[in-house]
Amino acid sequence: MSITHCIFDLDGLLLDTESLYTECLQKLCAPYGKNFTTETKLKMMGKSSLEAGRILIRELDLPITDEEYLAKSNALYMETFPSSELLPGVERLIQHLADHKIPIGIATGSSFELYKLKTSKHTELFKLFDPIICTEPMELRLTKPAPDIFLACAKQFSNPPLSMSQCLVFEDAENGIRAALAAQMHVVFVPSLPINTYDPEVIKQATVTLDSLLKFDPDLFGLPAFNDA
Ligand SMILES: O=c1[nH]cc([C@@H]2O[C@H](COP(=O)(O)O)[C@@H](O)[C@H]2O)c(=O)[nH]1
Ligand SMILES: [Mg+2]
Repeated sequence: MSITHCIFDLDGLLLDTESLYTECLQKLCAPYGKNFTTETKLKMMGKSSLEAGRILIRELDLPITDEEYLAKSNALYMETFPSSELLPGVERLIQHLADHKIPIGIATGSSFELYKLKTSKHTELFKLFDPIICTEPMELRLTKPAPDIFLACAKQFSNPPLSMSQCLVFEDAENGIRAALAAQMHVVFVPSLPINTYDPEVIKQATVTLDSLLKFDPDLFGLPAFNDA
């Protein structure tokens, strides 16, 4: 397999923000006597804030409007996301790919506003990514599991790949795996939730499954090997 371009998911893949989303949404649901379940979370992962909110309101039958959800969740996110941390192996892999001039992009369900907040402690590292494709303010772009966000990222590299199969996507969500496959790309699955919570039919379609990015072997994909391995 000859990979020339890498596309990274943000939440739960580069940043340890899925645990923060869970904390915030548990807080949002508690006053209504509702439990934020993993089953609902899996459906929300990769979606825009508004789509994710509509899923939560419908699945848990929350007595709030979309606007109230956005206001309440945003207030919790503003407090929580500035402390977002990188996941293990991220710094090493990103720096390695950048050192070898492998184009790296981000394609996320996050809004650009929350992206800036989540990455505020890591601005030097995140300068290495180009393009960075967020879901909002481009409201019209279809979110994962549609392939659009990955296709948009591939097109916007300064040297776009000749074929989508030269792109390797890194994902932690079922919606993300589906989107990468629909874009005809290869996908490294690094779960951010316990593996048995995912639909086995979806995750068996990933090119490889790793329990951490520390286990990623670039050599297997035709990418430059780590010198320190
Ligand atoms: O528990 C949750 N996880 C994830 C999301 C949504 O999924 C996106 C994660 O997208 P990705 O992993 O594609 O960066 C978040 O920005 C958010 O909009 C959410 O609402 N709730
Ligand atoms: Mg993710």
